Amino acid sequence: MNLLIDIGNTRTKWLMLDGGAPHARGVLGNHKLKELDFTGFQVSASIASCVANERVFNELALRVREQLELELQRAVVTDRQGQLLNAYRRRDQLGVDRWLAAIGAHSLIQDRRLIVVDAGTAVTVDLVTADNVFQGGVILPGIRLIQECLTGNTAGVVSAPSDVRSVVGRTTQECVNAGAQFGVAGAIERYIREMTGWSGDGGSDVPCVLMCGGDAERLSALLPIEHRVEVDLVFSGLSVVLS
Ligand SMILES: Nc1ncnc2c1ncn2[C@@H]1O[C@H](COP(=O)(O)OP(=O)(O)O)[C@@H](O)[C@H]1O
Ligand SMILES: CC(C)(COP(=O)(O)O)[C@@H](O)C(=O)NCCC(=O)O
Ligand SMILES: [K+]
Repeated sequence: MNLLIDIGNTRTKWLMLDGGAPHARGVLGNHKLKELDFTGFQVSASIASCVANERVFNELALRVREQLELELQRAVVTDRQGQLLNAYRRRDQLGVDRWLAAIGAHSLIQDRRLIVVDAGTAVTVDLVTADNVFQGGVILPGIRLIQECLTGNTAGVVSAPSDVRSVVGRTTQECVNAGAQFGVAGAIERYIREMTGWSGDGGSDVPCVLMCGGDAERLSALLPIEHRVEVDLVFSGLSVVLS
C-alpha cells in the first residue's frame, strides 16, 4: 500500500492506494493532526506535499515514523516531470501543490492546453500549454479567506459560509457569500480568458479546465465555463512522483 498526503494551509488530506486503487482516505484540520492514526495499514511507501509550515510536516513525518516505521518522503518542485516541463521563473517559490496538481492533470490529459484550478485556502489558476509546459498563473484568496477578510475588518459584517442561491443577497450572510463565491467564480472565468485568449464561444480551442480543492464543488456550480471537477489532482501528482 502507498500512503499519499496533501498538507494544505487549512487541512491535511490523505489517501491509501492499494495497487494503484483507492483503499481508504481521510481529511482533517491541520490543528487536529494528533488524531491521525495509520496503524494497521501495511504501507510500503509514503510521500507528502506540504505548503503549510515546517512544523506541520515534521509532526506528520514523526507520526508516520512512529506508526508505520517509514520515512515520509517530501515532494519537491522540479524542472520537469516526464514530458511536463516547468517554466515558472522562480521555481524555488512555486508551491509544490501547484506543481503536483499540474502533474496530476497532465497525467490525465497530454498535448492539450490545460487550466488547473486548485480552490483551497488560496485559489490558484495555472496554465499548461499544449506543448506540455507548466507556465504559472495566478494566486488569489480563497472563499473562506475573502469572508474572513471582510468579517475581520468591519464592525457591521457578521457572516458564516453557506451555499448561495442568488447573486442578489437579502441578508448580510447572503450578500457576503454571494460576493465571495460569484466573485471567485467570475475571476476564474476571466483568468481563463486572459490566459488563453479564448472568446468563450466553444470551438476547437476550448481550454480543458480541471478543478480540485475544498471549494471545487461549490465553485463548479457557479463557473460558466466547461470544466471538470477532479478532486484528486494533487494525489495523482504525488502518485506519479512516487512511482
Ligand atoms: N469542511 C470544511 N472544512 C474546512 N474548509 C472547508 C470545508 N468545506 C469546504 N471548505 C473550504 O475549503 C477550503 C479548504 O480547502 P482545502 O483544499 O482543504 O485547502 P488547503 O489545501 O489549502 O488546506 C476552505 O478555505 C473552505 O473555503
Ligand atoms: C498558493 C498556495 C498558498 C496555495 O496553498 P493552499 O491553498 O493549497 O493551501 C501555495 O501553493 C503556496 O504557498 N505557494 C507559494 C507561492 C507560489 O506558488 O509562487
Ligand atoms: K490551493
